[in-house]
Amino acid sequence: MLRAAERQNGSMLCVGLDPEPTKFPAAYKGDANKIYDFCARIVDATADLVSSFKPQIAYFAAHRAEGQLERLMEHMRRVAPHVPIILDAKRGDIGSTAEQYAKEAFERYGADAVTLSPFMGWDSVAPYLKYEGKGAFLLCRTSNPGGDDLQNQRLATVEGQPRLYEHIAQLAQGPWNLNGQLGLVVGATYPAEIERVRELAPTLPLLIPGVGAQGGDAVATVKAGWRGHADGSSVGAIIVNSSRAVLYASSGDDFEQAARQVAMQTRDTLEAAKGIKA
Ligand SMILES: O=c1ccn([C@@H]2O[C@H](COP(=O)(O)O)[C@@H](O)[C@H]2O)c(=O)[nH]1
Repeated sequence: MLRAAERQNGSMLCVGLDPEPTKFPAAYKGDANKIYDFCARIVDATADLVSSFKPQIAYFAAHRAEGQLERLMEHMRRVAPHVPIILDAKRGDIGSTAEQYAKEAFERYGADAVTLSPFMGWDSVAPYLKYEGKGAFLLCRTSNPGGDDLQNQRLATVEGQPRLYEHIAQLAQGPWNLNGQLGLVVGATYPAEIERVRELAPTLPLLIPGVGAQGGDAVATVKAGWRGHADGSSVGAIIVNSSRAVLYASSGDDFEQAARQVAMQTRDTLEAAKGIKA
């Protein structure tokens, strides 16, 4: 599905849906009941420019807007049936609870993939993989500075002493990836680590947040993570997320056009970077 959307829209861009009512344009400003309307208009304005959408569940749950998220998922299915939806939930819990989280992501919301913290190990990830055709992106080397605190530590107990994020990449590329359902989250703010993860996980899709508001370098991201085929696709896909820079490109009545403009520029920058040699 990801490959098809990438081809159809000529894009590696994921638009992140992080609705924050205080940042909405004047007509919706401060109104949590307008979360669906705002996000649906962003989806309509960008659906032909993206390879995926990524709603972040906290922005809905914080406003008791889970019902609006359900409606938004249905809307995305209707207007962009070819575009995969990654539910950014960053779940991670013991198996029995993980079964409930998996049901929430894939049955309640109908997401195509979900983000997970691998911190609790294999049995916390396995329940998601029982859903055939669905994917899970494991946090590996996240975009925030605090990601260093644990993810960059070396594992003295593992031969060759890889760092924790390298070990996660190896597990996801190898023994944990029973049916090819896993991908990894790696921050655009750390291109050297994207390159390292790509070495360790050559075929996995990488979800890469951090361009736009967090200042990650779009060109460096593509150089580090994209490994091209002649047909323009990557051996392991990259999905480059931008949320706030697109959503809040304008606080005026022109917010949809402004969001479209930024999404188009970002998509074009990413596509052009495929041709730039290191
Ligand atoms: O390492 C990570 C993992 C997830 N995120 C999420 O991506 C978006 C980024 O939003 P921007 O506005 O483009 O900065 C947001 O939903 C995060 O929760 C991340 O940033 N880094």
